[in-house]
Amino acid sequence: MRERYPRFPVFIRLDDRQILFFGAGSVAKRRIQVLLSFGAKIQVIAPKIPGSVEEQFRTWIKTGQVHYKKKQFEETDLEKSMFMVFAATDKPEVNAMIARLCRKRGIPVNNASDASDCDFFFPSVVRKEDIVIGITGNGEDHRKVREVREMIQWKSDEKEEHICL
Ligand SMILES: C[C@@]1(CC(=O)O)c2cc3[nH]c(cc4nc(cc5[nH]c(cc(n2)[C@H]1CCC(=O)O)[C@@](C)(CC(=O)O)[C@@H]5CCC(=O)O)C(CC(=O)O)=C4CCC(=O)O)c(CCC(=O)O)c3CC(=O)O
Ligand SMILES: NC(=O)C1=CN([C@@H]2O[C@H](COP(=O)(O)OP(=O)(O)OC[C@H]3O[C@@H](n4cnc5c(N)ncnc54)[C@H](O)[C@@H]3O)[C@@H](O)[C@H]2O)C=CC1
Repeated sequence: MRERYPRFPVFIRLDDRQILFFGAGSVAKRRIQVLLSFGAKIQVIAPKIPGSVEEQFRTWIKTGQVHYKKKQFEETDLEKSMFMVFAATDKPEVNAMIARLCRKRGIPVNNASDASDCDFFFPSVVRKEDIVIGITGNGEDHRKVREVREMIQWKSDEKEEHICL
């Protein structure tokens, strides 16, 4: 469904905030990588870490950057102390249930399999020294968002010597 208004960008502090992920797949990995670089504390709950991302997750777990619980989602996993929750399992019905139960508790939640079921969106991020750029679309063309990110990245790399984005 077409969104009525564009999304408003907000920039927030994540240092030492507790962020909980359900699912330890490629989407979770991509997002955790970004969130860690903003100082977030990450917890991950998933019964399995797929082979394609296992090495990265094992490193994060070993170095204490990610706290991992090997289990399926249960309602009791949701604590009010969570700053935000990412429902990123490969089961759309589980993601929808997580989103519903988070909302009931007032925890902001992102459902990776359904743009219309997100309290906030995960942007494409470009970082250059002290500048942070977040890019979003309207949920209809994720590739376009990625392409804009790549374009900005190339431009800023070209200007490496004089930062003037
Ligand atoms: C709405 C949003 C909600 C949210 O925050 O989760 C959402 C939703 C969905 N994405 C889906 C698919 C893909 N998403 C990507 C890529 C990215 N998606 C990202 C954000 C968002 N994705 C949120 C805002 C998007 C916006 O602003 O428009 C980025 C920016 C950030 C990130 O995820 O890291 C990242 C680019 C990062 C970068 O490269 O910079 C690719 C391409 C790829 O992986 O290369 C594909 C596969 C190809 C395709 O479908 O195009 C599906 C269908 C899933 C299915 O079919 O099951 C849904 C669900 C739905 O649309 O309902
Ligand atoms: N928003 C985005 O950018 C994109 C979203 N997607 C959506 O994201 C979701 C995840 O995709 P991938 O990371 O590629 O999946 P994946 O197959 O790589 O990983 C799925 C993860 O979910 C876990 N899981 C399954 N059932 C669970 C449960 N009951 N409780 C907790 N964890 C559970 C698995 O153990 C695994 O760790 C899919 O729903 C897909 O539609 C896919 C591509 C891009």
